[in-house]
Amino acid sequence: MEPAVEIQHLVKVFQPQLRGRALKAVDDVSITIAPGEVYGLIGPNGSGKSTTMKALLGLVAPTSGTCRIFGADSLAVDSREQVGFLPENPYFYKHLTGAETLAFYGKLCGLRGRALKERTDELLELVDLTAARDRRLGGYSKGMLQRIGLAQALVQEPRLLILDEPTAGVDPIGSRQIRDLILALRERQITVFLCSHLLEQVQEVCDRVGIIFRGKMVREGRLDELLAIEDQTEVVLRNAPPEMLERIAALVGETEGAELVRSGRPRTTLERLFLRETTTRRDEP
Ligand SMILES: Nc1ncnc2c1ncn2[C@@H]1O[C@H](COP(=O)(O)OP(=O)(O)OP(=O)(O)O)[C@@H](O)[C@H]1O
Repeated sequence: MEPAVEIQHLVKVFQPQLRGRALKAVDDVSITIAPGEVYGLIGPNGSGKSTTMKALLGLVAPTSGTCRIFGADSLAVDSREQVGFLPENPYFYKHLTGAETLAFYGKLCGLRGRALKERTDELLELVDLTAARDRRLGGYSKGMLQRIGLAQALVQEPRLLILDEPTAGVDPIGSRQIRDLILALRERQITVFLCSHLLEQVQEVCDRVGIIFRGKMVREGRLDELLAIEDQTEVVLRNAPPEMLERIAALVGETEGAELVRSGRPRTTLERLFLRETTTRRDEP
């Protein structure tokens, strides 16, 4: 099967303006994403994530290497026909309403009449903005703007969605809505290539991740494999009396080479705790 994304040995050097040194923003990065996969590119600020995505979109010309989308070279205009893109800082016309914004982008993609109306309604529903469809974007929150941005990226029913920091500046509840949306897109077999430095979110939606640092890919693989600690085994018990824990500790002590690394109550992440506390409070009268 043809990969959805195939980046091979991508190098991007930005030449200095006036004086200064050339900057190698991307240094020999290769990424292959299968159709239907959700791939996350993570890395600190300035590590080359956006530049990699822009090269894939044909918005930045590679210094060397190639980028392909469903087999078509990214520098060819038709490679973008099947791609939706949410940039890091999307710009919208603040005086348009949510519905008008989607209708505007739908028209740019050639939709008209009933098809345009149906697509607009469907997307507003998908991103949970039907109730806010007639409000101007100037009054939307950051989370709502990101969701309308996602809807915009989906207007032409792309097979590949590229999301540059989809939850930047969005609170945990808004982030969860975006995360759920990405999971819904995965159900529909849409390939998603996203970049972020919010590791929790990447962990929850991605099948595979790449870690990029100073322009180089330093680790890549399936999330479950990357996160597994090879020489450790986790056992989670419910209602274990203290004597049982003592017996387990004694058994471990009798086994040569084995070591009890930690026991105690498992911890939730701060993000999960925040969501649990705030969502239950929200439902309260
Ligand atoms: N058009 C450009 N001209 C010159 N340098 C650039 C240009 N675009 C990006 N850079 C530089 O390339 C490096 C990588 O930038 P890039 O935006 O790809 O990183 P990033 O990982 O997406 O960062 P962030 O998480 O902050 O968005 C940075 O040092 C940046 O300053």
